Formats: sequence, structure tokens, C-alpha cells
Amino acid sequence: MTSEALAPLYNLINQDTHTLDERSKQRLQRRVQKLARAARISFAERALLQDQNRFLSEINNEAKARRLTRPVVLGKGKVMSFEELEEARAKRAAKETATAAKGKVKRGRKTKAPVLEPDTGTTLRSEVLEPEAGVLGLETEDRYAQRKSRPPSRLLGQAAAFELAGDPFLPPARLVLCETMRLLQRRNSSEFSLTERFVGNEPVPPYAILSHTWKDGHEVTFKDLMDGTGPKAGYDKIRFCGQQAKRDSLRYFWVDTCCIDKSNAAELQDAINSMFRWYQNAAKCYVYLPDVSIATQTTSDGALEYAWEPAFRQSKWFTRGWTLQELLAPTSVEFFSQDQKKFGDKHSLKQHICAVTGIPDAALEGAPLSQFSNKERFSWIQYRKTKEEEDKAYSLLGIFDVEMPLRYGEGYASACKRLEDEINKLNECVRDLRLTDPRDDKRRIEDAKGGLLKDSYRWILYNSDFRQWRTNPQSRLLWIKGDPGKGKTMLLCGIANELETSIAKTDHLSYFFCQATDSRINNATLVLRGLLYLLVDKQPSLISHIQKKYDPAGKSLFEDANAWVALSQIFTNILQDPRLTKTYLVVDALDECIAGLPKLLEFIIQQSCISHRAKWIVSSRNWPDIEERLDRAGHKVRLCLELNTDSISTAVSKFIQHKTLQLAHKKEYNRETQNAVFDHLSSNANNTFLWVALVCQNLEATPRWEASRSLAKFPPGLDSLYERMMEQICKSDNADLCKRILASVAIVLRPITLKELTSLFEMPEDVSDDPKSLREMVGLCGSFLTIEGDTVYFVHQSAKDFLFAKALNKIFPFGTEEVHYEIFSRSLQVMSKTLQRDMYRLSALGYLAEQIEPLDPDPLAASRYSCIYWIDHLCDWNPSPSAEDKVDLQDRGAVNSFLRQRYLY
Ligand SMILES: Nc1ncnc2c1ncn2[C@@H]1O[C@H](COP(=O)(O)OP(=O)(O)OP(=O)(O)O)[C@@H](O)[C@H]1O
Repeated sequence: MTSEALAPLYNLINQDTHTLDERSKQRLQRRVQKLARAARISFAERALLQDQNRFLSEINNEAKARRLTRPVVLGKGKVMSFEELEEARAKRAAKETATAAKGKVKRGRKTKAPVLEPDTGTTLRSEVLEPEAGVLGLETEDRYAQRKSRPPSRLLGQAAAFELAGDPFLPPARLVLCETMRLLQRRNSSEFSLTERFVGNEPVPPYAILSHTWKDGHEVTFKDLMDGTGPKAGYDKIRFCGQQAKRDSLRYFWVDTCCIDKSNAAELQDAINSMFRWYQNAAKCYVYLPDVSIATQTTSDGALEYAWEPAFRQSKWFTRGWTLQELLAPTSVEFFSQDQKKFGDKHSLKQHICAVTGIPDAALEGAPLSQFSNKERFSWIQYRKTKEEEDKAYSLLGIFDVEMPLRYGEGYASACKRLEDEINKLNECVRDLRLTDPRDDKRRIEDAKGGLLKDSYRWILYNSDFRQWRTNPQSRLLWIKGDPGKGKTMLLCGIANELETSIAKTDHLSYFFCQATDSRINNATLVLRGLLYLLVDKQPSLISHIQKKYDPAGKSLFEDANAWVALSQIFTNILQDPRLTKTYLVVDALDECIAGLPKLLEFIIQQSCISHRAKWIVSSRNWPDIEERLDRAGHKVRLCLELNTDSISTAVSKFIQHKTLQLAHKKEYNRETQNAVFDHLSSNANNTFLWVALVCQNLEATPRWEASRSLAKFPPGLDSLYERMMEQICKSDNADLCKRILASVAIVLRPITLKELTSLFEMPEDVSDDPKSLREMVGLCGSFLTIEGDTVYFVHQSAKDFLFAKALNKIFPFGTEEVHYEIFSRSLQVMSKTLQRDMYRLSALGYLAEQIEPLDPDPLAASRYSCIYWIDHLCDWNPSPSAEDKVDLQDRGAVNSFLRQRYLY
């Protein structure tokens, strides 16, 4: 009888409440429990089968009542804190030490001995529960053996055991199982013992790690420690590592010779795939170099010379394969001579190390390795040697952050080929995931808004709400809200920059800036896609969660109708992956997420409740529906800009000072004008950055002798300012053209270039054919629009909102449909005129779009937008049923002819 076989019975008991009365239910329950006991199915497993939710909630309650932050569940259902478990382990280890023979290295407990003694005799290897996350990890000996006998799953840490056991009743996302390490623990000055393996979400305590070169026959193996084998030269290194760890106040340390059971092929696989991370997570890495002495010698001219420098450069350590990752992964790498004296670390010895290894400074200083090309990373191992030829490839796994099964005997070429295949697969998946790089969006937004001024956002670092979010583990969601133009986006840019430089090297930051005007970044699915892209770009090993779904589906995974479902599931799995350290997620302008906002909000609320690894910051305007949903989130801190008047007022003042100085310098104002501008801005800004920015933009286009007089034209309040700008446009000689430009830019589905603009409506040839005139014409649209490079944008979302809310009849006198129709119909004309066979002179078919270099001049420059979006505008035109309107859609009408004659071009 297996747990799978029993599950239908449990289901019957739990769910079929209609057909069973209470007594029969209890009788059946007892019977099934008896069967389970006979079948040696463990307590926890039974409890899970029986009523997973009740089991979890009981344990949660107990944990809550006893205020246990990290409860551990023992086999009999006993709940204790992690600290209590640690203490119990320490006591047990002390007892063992006391009984073991004196002077000998103490034997650790065999790792396969049960940690927990469940009532059935089945050994549970470990169970860890996080009450808030509702995460339970447990594994029986049988399942452990089963899992280990299979190739490691790419889903390490994702309840692989349960998947392999084919248990259909346990949702994998709730179960977490993690491949982890065992450590050495100091007992006294020269004694140590092995700990159990740390499993699941069990936190690994801070530890030191040894890096060294191996000497055949001298090294102390796992078996030696288990059997208590007598003296071996390798013990000295281990003792050195322990003693040095003690000097650094570290109780635990790790040495590769004896902390991995190499006789267990599966464990070795896991260890090799995890090794980079183990070095990366070490508090200290000690490099022991027996071939380097730090004695000084006197040169012929009587000066003292350090003899270690040439010896260091020639050390065998630099010639070995595995030591490459041991140099790169840890933050702190310290070098010790043959007599165990420290003579430097990887920063102080950087010059020597760079010269010997050819590795650039930046990589030694901790820059993400993904910044270096594949070729460059491969070159670092080129002249290094490994005992097994395959290790030369396997030792690069962590450097490329990929995982793959090891096949000793396959040869270097095959191992290298498989490694390259893994890297290529990973790159392909990342390429398809990337629709936009949020880092570029952020930089673009900062530039478009005139550059980020530190003085105007750093107040947030001292704000009590922000500090609470930053320091309190329970505060996982910070919601920054405020009216239009209060500086939320720039504030979030600043926060992202500050986090980037202040979070731990192993922590992650991902962000996304929504913009309603840009269809690449304005819906819920795209937010997840962008956040995921940055996450996996920084920690490629997380891509395994995506690849599992991506491999069969390809790019459509991110684009089809189920993209949200797939991406939200992937995101959830990533946030539960034990490999993920603390992660900061920033999403700006929720109000500009124009499709799928409710589900995005639900997702953020849910994740911020269940995942203790992720901390979120979101920003939005004061919208009631966002407010209503976010109010329901637990663990949230709300920061309302309108309630932080003092900080915002000081920040806006600094902005005004900065902007006035900039203007004065650029326009060569005299002192009087400068003061007049400063005073007008200070008295009317009303704590709104955007108002200041818009007035300054207008002043920039105003001759300097008119500056003081024109100030009266800029009334306080954003809407008044926009109204004033609109009035001026309507009064100008070019009113019709400007309004047409505004209407087109307001209605397009992505920002358009100046050339594309000429394809969207009929304009005088002397404007459309002359780029300079066209630029000037866009410039005449008040301060509603701005041009970056060749692309036209609204100066701010609030400017576009104003047009739709308060100037609709001026900009769209015949309704928006009419503008859609014009864009559609002009697009059709332009395409029909310009598209032709083989425009890119490729001669042959079958090129992928990304393989094609754009021509110069680009024959599609003016029609690119039209080619992609003409059909959307046709749909949005929404023609009336009258025959006259439908003329384009009739047989032999414009659309029909285009489809027949030009479409395939
Ligand atoms: N720290 C800053 N440094 C430089 N400029 C700033 C800063 N904060 C605000 N600004 C200026 O104020 C303008 C409005 O700021 P921002 O776009 O961040 O407002 P917002 O609150 O996000 O507005 P909305 O809700 O309407 O999107 C920016 O375009 C920029 O010119």
C-alpha cells in the first residue's frame, strides 16, 4: 500500500461529506490510518494526505502561540523553534564528543541517521515549515533514495521528491526541498565534527570555506571522518581552517575534501552544481598556499624584499581549474602562506592576481559575471588544469550560472559542448523573455525628465515609513502614493539606485516602470515579464523555472493568451526557490498599467503576504480602486506624499533652486530675472515638481527679455497651466497642424518617430519633407510634447490625461474614431506606395528578423508604425453601418486591394 493508493480514500473522507455520516467518516478515517501505519507512511505524510490545510493551520497556530519565527516540525508533529532544534543538536553532539575517544577527531553523526523519529519507523529526513508562507518541506528516506538515483532535476528546490514520487495530491508550490550542504563545526581548539546536511529552508549559519590544491593520498575524505581514520596530512589544513574561522568568530566551516560524500554519485552531482553558490555564500574564503612563504630576504643593495611575491604568482593554486570559481565567487578571499600567515586578500593582491590570471579587476571586485562575454569567461579556464578532464568544463557551471548532469568519462569536448548547449539554451530563453530591458527604460525616463536630482529624493532614506519597510522583516510591501507630478516616478528611480548600491551582493533588485503611452510597458503581463527578465539576468540559474515551460512552448509562452497564467506561476515558483536570496521588487505607476491592473494588484498582495524573501515597493496615484485593493494587503506600509508635506516641500525647493540656476545659466538671465523666476516658482509650485518642470520648459522657449513678464502666464496648478498652453496653441497660426499632431501622438499605440508621424496624416510637404521644420512644428505644441532622439513623447502622462479629459473637443472635434480612420487610411496609402518585393535586398527567404541589419537609409523608417498598427486603427475606427463608411472594406476596396497586392511585401 502506497501513499498514492491511500489518497483516494482520504479524499473520500475529506470531501465526500454528503454520502458519509460523521461516524462512518471517523471509522473510515481510523481504518485508513491503520493501513497507513501498516504501510509505514510517515506521520507528516499522512497528515498531509489527510487534511493538508488543517495540518498546516494547526502548526501555524502553535507556532504563532509560541511566537516561533522559524518553526521546525518533527516527525510526530511536535513543533519546536529552529533555535531549539539547534540546541538539541548541539547537546547531542556534545554528548557524543564526551563519549568518543580522546585526542581523536570526533566523528559526526552519520548523515543518514534519522534526524527525526517518526512514529512509523519511516525516516523523515527533514521538515521545515514557514507558517506565513504555508511552506512545508519534508522527505522520507525512500523518496530521498528515489530522488538521488535520478539525474538532478532542473527544478532543484521545487519539491522534486514529490514530483518524482508521482504524488498527485500535493501541490508542488507548497513544498520546498533544497539541496544543501553539511558543514564542519568547531568543538574546541583542534576538534571538529560534521553537522547534518542543512535541508529545505533551514538557514545555513555563517561559515568559512577553504580553497586549496589537493595532494593525492593526503586528503581527509568524508569516509575518513565517518570511520575516524587516523592521522593524515590533510587534517592540518582542516584544523587551520577551523582555527582561522574561530579567529573570525565563525563556528562553522567547510572543506571540500571531507564535507561531500564523493562515494555517493548523486550527492557529488548536487555538490558540484551547487559549489559556486556555497563559495559565494561563505562569510570568508581562506586560500591556503603551501608553496608560498612570506619570509623576507635582503637584496644586494641591502633593501628588504618580500620573497612571497614571485612565489605567489607562481603558486600551483593559480593553475588549477576549481580554484577559479573559488577566487571569483566569495566576496572575501584571504590568502595564507605555508606557515598559515595571512599576507593579503583578493583586493589588496588584485594587481598580482589580474596579471597571473588575466581576469579583469571588475570581476575580482564583484561585478556580476554575466557582464563578461562567454568567450572571456571561457578564456579564464584555458590554461588551468583539472585532474579529471571533464572538470575543466564542470568547474565553469557556476561561472555561467547553469546546471547540468555530470557524466564523468564523456571527455572534455563533450562536457564543453553540453555546457555550451546549456548556455545557448539559457541565452535563447532570456532573449525571448526580453521585450524591454527595465534598466534602459529607467535610464530613458530619467533622461526624458531632465535627469535625476539626488537632493530631491534622498529625503525618503530618512523617512520613518521607508525605514520601517527597509528594516522590518514583516513589512514587505511599501506603497507610495501621491497626486500627478508629485515626483513618484523620480523617487522610485532614486530608490532603485540607492538599493542597487546598498543591498548585499547576494541580494537582488528588479524593477519596472509602467508607462501608459508605451505598449511595451503598460500591462500586467509585461510587468511580470520585465521583473523576471531583470531577475534572471542577474541570477541566470533561476531561469530553470522558465525553461521548464519555455522549452516546449518557445516565445509564445510570453505572448499568447495564457501568458499571464504562465508568468505568474513561474514568478511564484521563483519567489519560493530557496536559492533566491532577499529580493527587492519595485513597480512604478500602477495607474499606468492599463490592462490587467486588478490581477497585478492581487498578485503583488498575495506574494507580499506569502513570500518572506521578496520586498515590494509600488507607487500609484491616489486612485480609489487601487486604494481599495491595496488596503486589503497585510504586511504593508503606506507612504502618502501629501502627508509628508515638509519633506516634499524641501525637495521641491531644491528642485526649484536647481532649475532656476540652470535656466539662468542657459538663458543668461540677470540677477533680477533670476530672482523673479525663483520667486514665481516658489510661490506657485504647490509642492508639485511637474508644474515647476513645465514652467521651466516654457521659459526655456521664451526670449530672456520676456521672461519676467511672461511669468504671469503660468498660473498655479497643473490643469490651469495645461489650459493656458492649450489656449496658446488654439490662438497660434499653426493651430490646426499642432492639434492634428497632438491628436495623432495621443492616439498611437506606441511612441512614434518624427518620420513615422509624417505617415499618419496629411501635412504640408514643406513640413513633412523637412526634418527641421517637423521638429519645430512639434515644438510648437506648447509643452505637451517632447522629442527624445527622433521619438516624440508626451512630456508627462498628466499632459495626455488633460487632452482626453479637458480638451477632447479641441483635439478630436469629430471624435477619436475619425483620427483612427485617418491613421488607418493614411497608413494603407503609405504602405501601398512604399512596400515592394524584397525591400531589404535579402534575395533569399528564411532570414529571422533579428538576423537582418537595417539598411541605411531604412526604407521602412516612415512606414514601420503603419505596417504594424494599421489594422489596430482600422478596428478602433469602428465604422458605422452606412455603406459610405464601409467602402474601404468592400470587395476591391482599399483593404482588399492592399491585401491582394502589397500585404506579403
Ligand atoms: N528627484 C527629481 N529629480 C529631478 N527631477 C524631478 C525629481 N522629482 C521630480 N522631478 C521632476 O518632476 C516631474 C514629475 O515627476 P514624476 O514624473 O516623478 O511625477 P509622478 O508623481 O510620477 O507623476 P504621475 O503620477 O503623474 O506620473 C519630472 O518630469 C521631473 O521633471
